[in-house]
Formats: sequence, C-alpha cells, structure tokens
Amino acid sequence: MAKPVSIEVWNPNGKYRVVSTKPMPGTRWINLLIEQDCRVEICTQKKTILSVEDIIALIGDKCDGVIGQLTEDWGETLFAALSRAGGKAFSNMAVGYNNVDVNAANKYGIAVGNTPGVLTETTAELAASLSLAAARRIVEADEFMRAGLYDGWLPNLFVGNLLKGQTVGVIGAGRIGSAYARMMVEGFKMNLIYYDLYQATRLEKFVTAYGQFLKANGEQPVTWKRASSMDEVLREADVISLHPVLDKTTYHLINKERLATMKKEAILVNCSRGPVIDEVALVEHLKQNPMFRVGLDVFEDEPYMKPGLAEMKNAIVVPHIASASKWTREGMATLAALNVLGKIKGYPIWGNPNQVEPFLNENAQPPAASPSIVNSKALGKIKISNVGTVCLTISGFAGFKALSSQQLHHIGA
Ligand SMILES: NC(=O)C1=CN([C@@H]2O[C@H](COP(=O)(O)OP(=O)(O)OC[C@H]3O[C@@H](n4cnc5c(N)ncnc54)[C@H](O)[C@@H]3O)[C@@H](O)[C@H]2O)C=CC1
Ligand SMILES: O=C(O)C(=O)CO
Repeated sequence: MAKPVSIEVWNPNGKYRVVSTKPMPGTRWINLLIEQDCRVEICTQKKTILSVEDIIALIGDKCDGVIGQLTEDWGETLFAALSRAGGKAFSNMAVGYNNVDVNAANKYGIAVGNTPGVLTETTAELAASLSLAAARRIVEADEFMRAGLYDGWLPNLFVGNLLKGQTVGVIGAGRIGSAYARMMVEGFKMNLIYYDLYQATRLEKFVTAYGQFLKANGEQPVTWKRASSMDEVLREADVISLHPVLDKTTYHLINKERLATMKKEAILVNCSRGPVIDEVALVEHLKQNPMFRVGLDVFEDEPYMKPGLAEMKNAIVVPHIASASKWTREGMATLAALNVLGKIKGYPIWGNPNQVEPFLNENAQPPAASPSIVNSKALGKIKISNVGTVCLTISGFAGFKALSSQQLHHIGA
C-alpha cells in the first residue's frame, strides 16, 4: 500500500477532478481548469520522481484526468487505474512521450496529450548554447578562472573552434532540429547537413534564401544538404546536434562504431533523449579523443550519468533543462491542462499541433479544443481544422458545433 501523498487543492467543489502529479509553473493552467468547473489537485510530495504506486494513490477512486511528467512510467498499470477511476484523459507536460505506452492508453480509450511547439525555440537555444560552450570551452575556462589559475593572457589558453564556415549537422530536423539549424546557420554562418526521414522543405528554403542574401552582400553563401544517411552527417559535420524522437529506430543511434566515423575534433550535442546515445561508448570515446567534445542535456539512465562521464573535461553536462524558460514551462503547463480539459469537455482536437499560439495568448480565451492528442487517430477523435484560422476563438462546445463541415474532419476518414 503506497503512503498517502500530500496534495494542494484548488476549487474543492469542482465537478471534474483533475490531478497534476507535480506543481507546474504559473497559475494560468490552474485558472483555466477551475473556470471550467474542475477541482484541481496538485501533488506536493517532496519526491522528485513519483513511483507507479504513488500515482495510483493520487488517482484514487474518482479521477477525470491526470497531468503527468516525463519521469513517470505511464503504462498498463496506470492507465488501468485511471480508467477504473473513470478517467478519460492524460497529458504529459512534455512534447516527448516515450515514457507513455500509447497502446495501453488506447486499450482504455484514454486520450494522451503532449505539448509541442511551445518549447521549440527554448530547446533549440539550449542546444545552441551547448554547441557554443563546447566549441569555446566555456565551462573548462570558467572552472580554471574560479580555481585561481589564471595568471595572464596566453596565446594558447583555451583555444577552441571557430564555427563560421564549418558544417553543422542535424539529426532529426523536425520542429526543434530545424529551429536549431536556423540559429546555427543564421547566427554563425555555418553550412548545414541534415538527416531526417522527411524532407525539411522550409528549412531548406530558409538556408537557400539566407545564402542568397549573403552572396548579394559580397559574403560567402551558406549551403545546405539533405544527407541520404545518418552516417553521411556524422562523417561530414563539425558540430552535430541530435533532435529525433526516442523510439526503437533511434535507440543507441550513436554507438561505438558511429562515434569512430566522426571527426576527431567534432562536437556532439544531445537535447533529445539520453538513450539515443550509447553513453558507455561515448565515455570511452571521450577518453580516447580529448579534442572531441560533447554537450549533454539528457542521459541514458537519467538522473544518473554513466561511470566516468562526470570526470571528462571534454563533456558539458546539464540536468535536462533544455525547455526551462519561464514562458515555455508556463506554456507547457497550459497546453497539458487544456489537453486534459478538452477531453473532459468533449471538445475536438486542434488540427495543427505546430500552431499552438492561440492557446498561449494570455489575453484571450483559448480555443475550445485539445491542443495536441497523440492518439487521436486511434480514438477516432474529431479534429478541428485551424489552417488559416489561427485566430479562431470559439468558446465552448456550441461554438464548435457551429463550425462548417469543411472545418471538421474525422482523422483518417
Ligand atoms: N531535452 C529537452 O528538454 C527536450 C527534449 N525534447 C525531445 O526532442 C524530441 C523532438 O521534439 P520535436 O522537434 O518537437 O519533435 P518533431 O516530431 O517535430 O521532430 C522529431 C523529428 O525526428 C525525426 N525522426 C524520427 N525518427 C528518426 C530517425 N530514425 N532518424 C532521423 N530522424 C528521425 C522525425 O521525422 C521528426 O522530423 C522530442 O520527442 C523529445 O524527446 C523535446 C523538448 C525538450
Ligand atoms: O518536452 C520534452 O520532451 C522534454 O524533454 C521536457 O523539456
């Protein structure tokens, strides 16, 4: 039997019971829920990662929906418990949902939400920060300074890499990978090589246009190339940033053999998920190649690092903070809450999870829709088309009913 968990309750008389497994930034998400007759219960237990038993205790006998975290194991056991409690909705407060067994959720008819878009630029900025910090050895130099070792300017002190004119490689050029690529190309005039299962057309157009602009101004134009294999990126790029989803196809994408194909002085950045890199192989590679550098936000056995990593001077390690800007974290909380609310209220699903701005406008009511439900197709949920209607502010289900048939379609229909 799990110990009782401590909770904070908002709007105790609300009709729908929504549980958040963690306090989340801001209050807008709470207000949006209580305005719609939800009783909001927030777990305030001083324990960073809640166990399945803890969460079962939180769900209790009656629960309409849960907002959870990427550190939690949302599988058969939890979805069965949520279903028994009458729950119909779960949302991760994260865009990645590799901690969620979506098939198990489908089995119980539970909607699974995530929070795309609002963290794109923030996460890309951290990847860019790690790239720069690694290229210019900022963490090593900072430690040196604080240790009182600086006794005067020297021609060879902390010499790093110039990014301008080098090649940036992106693996997984989706929302975040493309945003990172744009930052590195525009900010540092790097050439781009990327690998993704799909063509990143907008990104290609951006680099082409920027290259033309530079050329027109008498500068060396930047270039882009879509690689036909990931290995091509690893061989050619000077800085490589990983941004794919974590699934069976990307587990240990970077392993001993692939590390060996990279340039000896390359920089590798990971702001996706830890298991995309074989971290044991990485530690060995860092030991053998002191000029090879990494910037890591995520770890294979998070929150732990593989033995030896913490001692490596050529590794910069930060604790999974890539999405940690105030605006983004508050926005993630809002999207997660609205995903759960949308299902409870029977709203349709927003048609384009890449255009979530209307949900984030603090001066307007959010659209009556769930911003992003990843298993909408399996649940046969109605999608609302927001193409060209990003300012749509229908309020309530009646507004949704009033939409024309062109604006609604069944997924897969
Ligand atoms: N460190 C952090 O705090 C954060 C980490 N993330 C991670 O970043 C991931 C990506 O997020 P978004 O860019 O929003 O998702 P996205 O879905 O827009 O992009 C992922 C891209 O990976 C590509 N991809 C999938 N399998 C691949 C493969 N085998 N090889 C190459 N490319 C492949 C997809 O085609 C897609 O373009 C999330 O799933 C999450 O795990 C996201 C936000 C913050
Ligand atoms: O959204 C995600 O996937 C995260 O990793 C949280 O920042």
